[in-house]
Amino acid sequence: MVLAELGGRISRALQQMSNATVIDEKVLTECLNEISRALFQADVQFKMVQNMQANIKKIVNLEDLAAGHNKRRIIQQAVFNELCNMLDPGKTSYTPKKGKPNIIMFVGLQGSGKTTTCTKYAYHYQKKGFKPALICADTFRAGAFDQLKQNATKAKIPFYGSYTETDPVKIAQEGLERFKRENYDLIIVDTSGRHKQETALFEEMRQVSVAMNPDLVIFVMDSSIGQAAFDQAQAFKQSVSVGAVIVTKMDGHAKGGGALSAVAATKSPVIFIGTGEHMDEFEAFETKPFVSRLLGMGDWSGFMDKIHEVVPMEQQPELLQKLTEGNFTLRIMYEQFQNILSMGPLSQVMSMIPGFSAELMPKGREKESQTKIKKFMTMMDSMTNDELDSTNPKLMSESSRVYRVARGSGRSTREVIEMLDEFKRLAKIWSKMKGLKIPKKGDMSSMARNMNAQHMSKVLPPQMLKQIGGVGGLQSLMKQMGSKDFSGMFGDKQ
Ligand SMILES: Nc1nc2c(ncn2[C@@H]2O[C@H](COP(=O)(O)OP(=O)(O)OP(=O)(O)O)[C@@H](O)[C@H]2O)c(=O)[nH]1
Repeated sequence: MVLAELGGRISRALQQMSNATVIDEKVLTECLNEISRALFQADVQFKMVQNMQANIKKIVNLEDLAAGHNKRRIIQQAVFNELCNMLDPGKTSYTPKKGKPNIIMFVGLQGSGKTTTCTKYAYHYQKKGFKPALICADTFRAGAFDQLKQNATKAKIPFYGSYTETDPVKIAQEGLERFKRENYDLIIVDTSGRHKQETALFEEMRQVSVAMNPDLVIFVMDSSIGQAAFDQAQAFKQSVSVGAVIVTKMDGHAKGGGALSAVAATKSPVIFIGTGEHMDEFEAFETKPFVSRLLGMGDWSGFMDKIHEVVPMEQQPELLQKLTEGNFTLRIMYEQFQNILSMGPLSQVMSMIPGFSAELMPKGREKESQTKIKKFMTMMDSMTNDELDSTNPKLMSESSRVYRVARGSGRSTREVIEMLDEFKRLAKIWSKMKGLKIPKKGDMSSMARNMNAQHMSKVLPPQMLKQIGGVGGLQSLMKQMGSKDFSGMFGDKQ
């Protein structure tokens, strides 16, 4: 089961519970059983699921809840918190610091995506101003050095390795000395991938670790390994001191529950997830936004970050100004489509918008969605400036205009109407953002912080709002989550 399906099943179970007239023990048990089944099928370890169920039951003591309490909200919050707890080992990972050589060692099973991830990690920090360098200490797999070399060259990152030397410890030491001498501040060592049973290779990994004395050992895990995740992660943890986990191939048909098990086995946080083969298909992992997205609740701060990442700096204030004035025009939609196309994986972006779970835009259908967006843009290319900039929703309902745009773009009038319907739908969503304070540059999550319960209640899908207990429920949910606003719920990056 892919993660989006897991999220969808949990949300549906909560929804079903919300539809019941009275929430009694039986309704709660049914809801929790369905959530547990979904987690099992997503390969979360049996014991963890059991613990989660017991914890929720402990928190949600129906008898103790007086009639006035909003049980739905309390249960939903308990599920949200428990999912976060499963992913949160209670400690943070080492993060590279400027002004000193940071030594990072990657370990993981063969084929887990370790070599690819080393480069992604280096590339990520290179964009943040670090000077990364890669060492290939994988002397086990023929071709490993070539692969690293190829990836590193593409990302313009220096590398070190050998075709002839067979001792990985020696290579690691030589590479380390050289890159320290040359003042690189992020030195990353890729080790051989291994099978779980190979004690000799585990010993080799331990020796590399002793020689390198890394600041951080990252365990790389393929998200599709399922129930085996816990044991595998533990085997690595026993040989070297794993301090963080990166879960790869989250884009495939992964039973992402393995990630939860790996956190439990290594007692280390997931720091990034790999979402594709390309260099930039790599996301920093944060628990609360992840769980929010999993449950189709969106991740506003992540979405705003994405906007800041892809919308040209000079256009940002203008775009946000227009949006917060509630003046959504076809030109803004056109520009947004342009931005979305350059944002990278659509499903990733869409899942950050409240109400659009990743389920709505499955990975396999991205091409289709992109084609549609491009088709819409071609139609808009046949519009006049007046039409694009109009804030009068009635203007484009004139049939002569629809006909002209259809003829100009070589599309049918039905398709033009479909595009205009999409515009109306988006205009309606964005009109609800009217009056929001605009974030300053560098204060990415302030937009989310400025969202009060009133704003959010307009943006959330009605059934979810009902589930939470209306605006009042939303307000107290925010308060209970230790935040005066919504950003606490969706993860505050500051
Ligand atoms: N779809 C997808 N593929 C990935 C991702 N990360 C890695 N891969 C692919 O997974 C395959 C294995 O990746 P490698 O980086 O060679 O794996 P490795 O763990 O270094 O392998 P060994 O050197 O044998 O230990 C390659 O084809 C990668 O392109 C990801 O996040 N998503």
